[in-house]
Amino acid sequence: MKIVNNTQMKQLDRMTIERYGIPGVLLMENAGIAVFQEVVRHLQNLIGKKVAIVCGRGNNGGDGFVVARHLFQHKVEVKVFIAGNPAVIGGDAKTNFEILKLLEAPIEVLSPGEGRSDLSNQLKEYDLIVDAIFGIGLDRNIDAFIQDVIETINVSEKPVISIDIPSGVSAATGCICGTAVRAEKTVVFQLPKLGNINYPGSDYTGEILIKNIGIPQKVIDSINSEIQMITMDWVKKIIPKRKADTHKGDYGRVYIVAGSTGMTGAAMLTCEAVLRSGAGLVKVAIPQSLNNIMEIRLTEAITVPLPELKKGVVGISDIEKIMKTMSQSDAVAVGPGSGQSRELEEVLRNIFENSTTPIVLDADALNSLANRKELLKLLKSPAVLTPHPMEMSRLTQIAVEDIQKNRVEVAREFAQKWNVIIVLKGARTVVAAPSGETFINTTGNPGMATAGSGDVLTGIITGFIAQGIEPVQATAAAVYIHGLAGDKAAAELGEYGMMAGDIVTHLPCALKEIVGK
Ligand SMILES: NC(=O)C1=CN([C@@H]2O[C@H](COP(=O)(O)OP(=O)(O)OC[C@H]3O[C@@H](n4cnc5c(N)ncnc54)[C@H](O)[C@@H]3O)[C@@H](O)[C@H]2O)[C@H](O)CC1
Ligand SMILES: [K+]
Repeated sequence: MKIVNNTQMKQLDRMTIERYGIPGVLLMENAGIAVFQEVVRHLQNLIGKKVAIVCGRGNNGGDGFVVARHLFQHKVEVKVFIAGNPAVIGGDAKTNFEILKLLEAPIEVLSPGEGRSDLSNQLKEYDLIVDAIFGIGLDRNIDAFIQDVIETINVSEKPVISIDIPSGVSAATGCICGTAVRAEKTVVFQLPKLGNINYPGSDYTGEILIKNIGIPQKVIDSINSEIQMITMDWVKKIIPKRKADTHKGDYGRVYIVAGSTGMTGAAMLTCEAVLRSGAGLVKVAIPQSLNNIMEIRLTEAITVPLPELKKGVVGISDIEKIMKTMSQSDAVAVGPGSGQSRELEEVLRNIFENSTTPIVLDADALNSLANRKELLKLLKSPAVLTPHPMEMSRLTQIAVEDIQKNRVEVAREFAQKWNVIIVLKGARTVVAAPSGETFINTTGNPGMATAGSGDVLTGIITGFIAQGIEPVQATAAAVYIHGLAGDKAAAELGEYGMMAGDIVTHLPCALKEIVGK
């Protein structure tokens, strides 16, 4: 599903109205009804319930007026609070404002100087607040008065449904313009905005409910947006169906160079995730002194003990053996728990120069590349790099906080410059391809910020590529399913108690939900 910015959304709006003759007031009606239906679903029943609708001066406020009218018609106790001067309300919003006044619906104008105590006292009586102050038209920092109104909404601790985007979040970037409403749910019209998805705006958005408001598909198809939100429907199309007459070789052979003294767990998690993702076979190159440990810990994986540079670290001395096994594999992963060393850099150089097998680089492989990015230019195969923000900072020399403010652009720029697939992990993981194609993930939860979670993701990506899925699509699908498995683990165990191994154990049911068996 395409992700758009506010300019593209306004372009969609304009094209719909001007080229297809669908009046804006009808789009507003559809938008308001979509929110009304979500309010009803949230309240479960309307009898005796009270809803406050805080409206701004633009069309977002206009949507709020439509919601108020439908609630009013359904005999719900509703009150519209207008945050600003009603005299400047115009267009479709004014049309709906006039109707509300004719219906004599309760309306109160909030003006500067209005003590917080009054609005906050009133909000105590309500069951739900609808946030219709700003939508995609927010284009500057919010003034103190409206900031005060928003803070009053937030401290009321009442559930909030935001219209299109939480007021205060920039639709174009996800940055906060002074302050922002913390929504439980956001009813997003037609397509997700970057501000709904990007950090920190995504922290304010709550559950994203995307509703069709009647913009023709031809109009949506005409928007040139390289950025898309990964959806379950999209992933369902990516995961290959299994045929009856097959054997494990048909589902891909994976080779992993991973593990070192004290970090055999990373190698184990990656191996298990490879197999749980449906791949047929996995071999793990492990320093020979650790081989017995891995043999005990892993049942289904084959271990390949390698001579070691020093105790517990894979050495370059057996690069031929590594390369030979690599050439017989459908996908390889290097880095989980490998430990950083010059030897690893040389292993990577050999692989990049000679291997055409798609490769996933994680953790210490990334750290080894941090000061030798030029090695990436030697690559002869598709490569997926899976940095978290700190690893991305080492790779780009950009400060973490600057990366976090501009996650999508930082990932896109690196992917295109170095011709690799980048997975920038974090609150909304971004997948950027060398082609410019970019995906943003909306599954996952803070419980996944636990040791080994990245090793599991590396295993899923490698496992999907080994099964013949195109590397960019395999990566985006893996990120989605990794988050879905994490959500299932959190649902069962809670975000505090879950560990990376629980993501692996919940992978099968996540996959089953996608492929149906
Ligand atoms: N196709 C669609 O997406 C539809 C969207 N609808 C709704 O319309 C809003 C966008 O409405 P718009 O009038 O462009 O702006 P907003 O209501 O978001 O903002 C109000 C108004 O406020 C001014 N403004 C901007 N920043 C500030 C600020 N910091 N302080 C004060 N005032 C500010 C600016 O001039 C805006 O005009 C969209 O989100 C949907 O909710 C349609 O209803 C249906 C079709
Ligand atoms: K809003």
